[in-house]
Amino acid sequence: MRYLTSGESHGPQLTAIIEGVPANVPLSIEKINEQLLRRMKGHGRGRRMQIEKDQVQIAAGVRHGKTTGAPICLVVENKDWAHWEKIMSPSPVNPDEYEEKRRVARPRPGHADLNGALKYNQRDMRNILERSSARETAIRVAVGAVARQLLEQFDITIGGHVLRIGEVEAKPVQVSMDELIQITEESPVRCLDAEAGQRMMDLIDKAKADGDSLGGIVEVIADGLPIGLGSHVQWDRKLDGRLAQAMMSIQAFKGVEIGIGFEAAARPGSQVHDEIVLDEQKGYARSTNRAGGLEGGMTNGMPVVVRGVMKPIPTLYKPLKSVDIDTKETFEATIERSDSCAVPAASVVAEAVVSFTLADALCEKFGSDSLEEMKANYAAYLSHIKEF
Ligand SMILES: Cc1cc2nc3c(=O)[nH]c(=O)nc-3n(C[C@H](O)[C@H](O)[C@H](O)COP(=O)(O)O)c2cc1C
Ligand SMILES: C=C(O[C@@H]1CC(C(=O)O)=C[C@@H](OP(=O)(O)O)[C@H]1O)C(=O)O
Repeated sequence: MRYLTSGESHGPQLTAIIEGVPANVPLSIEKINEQLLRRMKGHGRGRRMQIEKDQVQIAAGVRHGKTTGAPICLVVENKDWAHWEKIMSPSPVNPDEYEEKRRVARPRPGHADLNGALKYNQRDMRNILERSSARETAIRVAVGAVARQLLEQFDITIGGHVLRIGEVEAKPVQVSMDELIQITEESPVRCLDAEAGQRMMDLIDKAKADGDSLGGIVEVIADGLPIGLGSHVQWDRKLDGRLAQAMMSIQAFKGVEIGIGFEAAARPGSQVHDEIVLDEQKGYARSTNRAGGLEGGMTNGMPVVVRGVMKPIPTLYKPLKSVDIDTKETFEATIERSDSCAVPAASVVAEAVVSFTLADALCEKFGSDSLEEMKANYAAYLSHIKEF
């Protein structure tokens, strides 16, 4: 499977085309919209989230509630477009009315503004920020929701939660996948530890009052995966690498860990590797899951556990120094609106990109022309593993 997205933050819409989704997968628009709604929630978001009401339209590839095997086209409209029609118009505008007044000439430290302006030769940095904006994650969550519905057919579930915001870290909590999903839905910061969750909210409020922003750490867990998705044989087929790339492609994500991740550097091998056991029900299994479900670039049948680090939001009310590209003078940035912390929303985006990457690996392994073909291949593979 592959997908592309297009669309600007304040343009009319975001669009995605997904290719390679098997035919005959039941696809519910409501389930896609549920995921879109999850992404819009979360303590710390700015005023834009009160304007948007993300809902998907399916423009191709689905008929009577099922995929046809054709490319799927998804659309999410930007409600804010109504306020930006002139500024974002694809047709030429009168330079006296627009150019000097509305040009963005002041790059924000931490955003794509300056690098993109230089690279694409754009003296109006709006042409960069519109596309670098994480508004694009709305359509990626829609794409992930399609992938998730394919994974559901194989009883694979995905959940995510927030482990850290700024200096506040959640205590480790042992819960089932169902509990994880339920508890995180009820928490405004998608945190399993209620006490830490409250402190996270207080910290976000303080950062907002100070004109500052916060980052954090999110964790995504995928349960129910068979052994052998991905491959050890070529660098670009290793599933751990593909998951890391997917996570790092989320705006503001700066690091990824799988399983115990960086902690592995501090431990001896005997406290890192997961012993192999033969379970009557499950077959080959592991007594621990420090590898986070991946060895040799392949799933090992244990839950896949991926964490990502999000840096604090770059657009700050508390100004950082930058240089005006017209006057060449130093200025301190002032802004109109921004999120103070988007880590809870980003955990939903992380679930989406992990869902897509895993669904892609599932299609590769089991053939992806139709769901029936995939299911037959999957069942045959499970018997092979049982007998092995
Ligand atoms: C869900 C989400 C919401 C975001 N909201 C904002 C925001 O309101 N203001 C902002 O400056 N950056 C925001 N960002 C981060 C920027 O989009 C990101 O830092 C920027 O595109 C530069 O890319 P980089 O941080 O990956 O280098 C958000 C990121 C995510 C994932
Ligand atoms: C619109 C979304 O996030 C936006 C991501 C973003 C950025 O710079 O990444 C900047 C803000 O946009 P605006 O300047 O219009 O308020 C966020 O609101 C969204 O998540 O749907």
